[in-house]
Amino acid sequence: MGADRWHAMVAAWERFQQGCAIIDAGSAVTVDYVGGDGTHIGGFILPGLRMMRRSLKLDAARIGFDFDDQLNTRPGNTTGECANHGLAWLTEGVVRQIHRDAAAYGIPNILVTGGDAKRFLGLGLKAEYCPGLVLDGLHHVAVQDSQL
Ligand SMILES: Nc1ncnc2c1ncn2[C@@H]1O[C@H](COP(=O)(O)OP(=O)(O)O)[C@@H](O)[C@H]1O
Ligand SMILES: CC(C)(COP(=O)(O)O)[C@@H](O)C(=O)NCCC(=O)O
Repeated sequence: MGADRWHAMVAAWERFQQGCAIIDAGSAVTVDYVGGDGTHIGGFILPGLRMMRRSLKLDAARIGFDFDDQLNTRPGNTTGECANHGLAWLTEGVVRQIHRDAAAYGIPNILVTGGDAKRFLGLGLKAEYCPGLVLDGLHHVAVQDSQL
């Protein structure tokens, strides 16, 4: 597991000592669930927004569009709208899945970090914005180690 995911979970657990969902919306998007007993339930790794946008532009034939960082999830009527709204629509779907899982696993706290955190919040994620979550976890582990 990536050290960023681990440190973010450490920080979340230190803060709440309760079940947590941690979303790191960075170059890749990671979603991790920690149960009420502090164990890692599991998680997901997804392509990040920039990655998906680049892939649509470079890997799909004849898709030319300028990225528009909007949160519109209505069906589009031009290539640009379809691609831009599609990326927002996909993210909104991920947000719904996270809320569904949090309810199913009895997770009361959702935290979000990373460069696209505000985009997830704008698309309905009910989470606490924690920009320094990975570094907070790293700091906690370093302090613990120094006390050994
Ligand atoms: N000014 C910016 N430069 C690069 N990425 C940005 C910027 N603003 C927002 N982003 C978004 O942030 C994401 C990268 O997040 P970040 O947390 O910095 O990545 P990493 O996980 O690699 O540390 C990109 O996918 C992109 O969509
Ligand atoms: C999945 C990641 C690339 C996400 O990193 P990021 O895009 O946030 O920089 C990183 O957590 C990583 O390298 N993980 C290793 C594989 C794993 O976590 O299972």
